[in-house]
Amino acid sequence: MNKPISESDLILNPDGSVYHLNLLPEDLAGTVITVGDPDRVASVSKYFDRIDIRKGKREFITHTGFIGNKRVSVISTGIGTDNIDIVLNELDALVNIDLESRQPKPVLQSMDIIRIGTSGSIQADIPMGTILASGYGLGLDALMRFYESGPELPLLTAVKSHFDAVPHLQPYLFPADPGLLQQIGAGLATGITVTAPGFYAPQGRAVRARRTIPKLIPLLSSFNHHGHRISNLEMETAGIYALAAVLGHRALSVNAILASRLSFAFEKEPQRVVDGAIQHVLERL
Ligand SMILES: O=P(O)(O)O[C@H]1O[C@H](CO)[C@@H](O)[C@H]1O
Ligand SMILES: O=c1cc[nH]c(=O)[nH]1
Repeated sequence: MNKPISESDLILNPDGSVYHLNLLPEDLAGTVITVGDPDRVASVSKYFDRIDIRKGKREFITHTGFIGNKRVSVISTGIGTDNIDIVLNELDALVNIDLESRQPKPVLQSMDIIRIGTSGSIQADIPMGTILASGYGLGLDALMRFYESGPELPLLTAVKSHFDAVPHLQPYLFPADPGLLQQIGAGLATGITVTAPGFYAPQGRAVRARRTIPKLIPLLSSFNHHGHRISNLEMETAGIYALAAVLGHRALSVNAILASRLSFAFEKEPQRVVDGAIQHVLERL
């Protein structure tokens, strides 16, 4: 037997639940929908035929129930890849670590993790109201400097060379799960989704603070490598794709496009667009 995973590496609450998510293994379904906004959990679970579990702590609210015969969990992650680090590691611990012996299970399980989030478009032919499935997540944040992962994809090499003039951008890139992209993303717009480490200057927004990369949006939108374009900006997708790949899970990110960064506009009926994305995903599960 290997040394057990220590109490400070994997913290459990007094009832045996994982530290931040406050969940026990039996609380979680094999299909997990993630949303950023805790209020969006109920907007998803209202379509369940039955809700058996309602738990939460901090921004991490979970509802688990059934759609027909399929058991589904919906969990809020809050904003950003620092939260994705917590959510993906604790979800994985719930299915792949025996929490009593603190040993990885001999046979590992793969979960389906589907993000339903909001996003801003950087392409003229992807208007507000579009539902977009991320073919790739391109992370501008630092999360993957702390995990070992596989060899660099040629598409990432092309992105790095496009970013040559801005050496402090050190991106990472991971693909959607091809099976989920086919099952849920078929017929949707698609593209490379940039995951930014912030909402304002890290997504090219100008309010009052001065930006180091004023031309961030044109830099991103002008990338084209054999037809692969950067389509939209948000704050979780690349972290989800990367940690799902590292931990052996399948992931897809579905984006409700609410902002047009080219026409400087924001969707007038955001809830209608988000609800369209929710219904699209649930119908194809
Ligand atoms: O609507 P959610 O799922 O939170 O997603 C997007 O919206 C938040 C920023 O407003 C970020 O989390 C971004 O990824
Ligand atoms: O532009 C946008 C819209 C929603 N969420 C983001 O992160 N960016």
